[in-house]
Amino acid sequence: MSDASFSLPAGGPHTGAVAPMAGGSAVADWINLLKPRVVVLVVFTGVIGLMVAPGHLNPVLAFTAILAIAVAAGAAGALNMWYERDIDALMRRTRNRPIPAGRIEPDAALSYGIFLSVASVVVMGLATNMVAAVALAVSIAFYVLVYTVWLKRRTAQNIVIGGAAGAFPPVIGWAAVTGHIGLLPVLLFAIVFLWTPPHFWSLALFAEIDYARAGVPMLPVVAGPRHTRWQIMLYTLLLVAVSLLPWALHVAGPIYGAAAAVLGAGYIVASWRVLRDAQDAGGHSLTRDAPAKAAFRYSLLYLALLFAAVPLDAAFR
Ligand code: HEM
Ligand SMILES: CC(C)=CCC/C(C)=C/CC/C(C)=C/COP(=O)(O)OP(=O)(O)O
Repeated sequence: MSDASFSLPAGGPHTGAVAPMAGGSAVADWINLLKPRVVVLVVFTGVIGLMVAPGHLNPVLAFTAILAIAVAAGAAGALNMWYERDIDALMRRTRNRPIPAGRIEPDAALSYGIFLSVASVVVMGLATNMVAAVALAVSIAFYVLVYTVWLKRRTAQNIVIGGAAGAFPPVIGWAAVTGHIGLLPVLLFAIVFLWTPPHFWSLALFAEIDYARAGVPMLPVVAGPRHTRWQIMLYTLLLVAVSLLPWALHVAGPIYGAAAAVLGAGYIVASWRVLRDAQDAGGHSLTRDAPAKAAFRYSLLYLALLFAAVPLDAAFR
């Protein structure tokens, strides 16, 4: 059964924005191969890194750098979908993705992903500097090789370690302007890194993240919902503590500190409700486990608002 109030797109995670046309390789399919919805938030964190970096980058070059991050994140998503076409075909949520549904040939998707990956790194290098280009290449490699190829099918810690891929954009944005890496972008990296497990595991508690069927050892599949709830709480507490560090270490001011405290308190409440909730959707129902659903939604709002607070705070310092 599907829950109308939160429907995971049949095209799979991060892909539901554009409906593919019936038959043929519609443009929508090529866009959906880039997991466009996740790219929006990923790019937003990159934009923040770029905005708060000391120094100046020509607006055209700044725009080019942001575009390169977006294309790189999308290309990594396409390579992920190429590699995972076997397990995507086994899961209801992902079986209508362009490759398992037969609308895009695997080889074409592979070429597309490689071309866009290389192009994004080269463009980043030409528009900004080597540090940003290398960091971009590392983030693509991390998502595709470390997370997708190496860890995802082997360990329940897959998203904890592999989640680092999605934490690079603020560092890349900062490096695009400065040519180096500083304390603030490292802290922003740590925030996204610690945010990823509660973000994903809360979703896994209520949505049809049918990794069991595909034999993928995600934590709720391997360790069960109860253990997953505790892990969500643990990572939320770590996340909130680390989110206060930019303020505590004086690389961000009181506006950021207040935002981190308020948003963090909200996240602890959301995760506390998840912990107390006795409902176990077992990964097969979209209709139960309201606290986990609320926590997932809150995770997206939390990250967006916390990152928005960084330049807001800088503007008033
Ligand atoms: C290993 C890391 C991650 C995993 C396994 C993961 C997994 C998922 C899954 C399965 C969904 C389901 C909803 C959908 O199908 O669209 C989702 C949604 C989402 N994720 Fe992640 N995610 C990860 C990291 C990230 C990162 C780093 C970001 C951004 C900074 C992000 C942003 C989002 C957004 C914006 C949505 C909602 C998409 C929509 O509205 O369709 N995720 N994630
Ligand atoms: C700049 C750059 C290269 C950033 C990378 C950003 C990025 C796409 C991060 C990872 C997000 C992620 C692992 C999502 C889905 O997991 P999944 O692929 O396991 O989900 P699935 O089961 O739906 O395929």
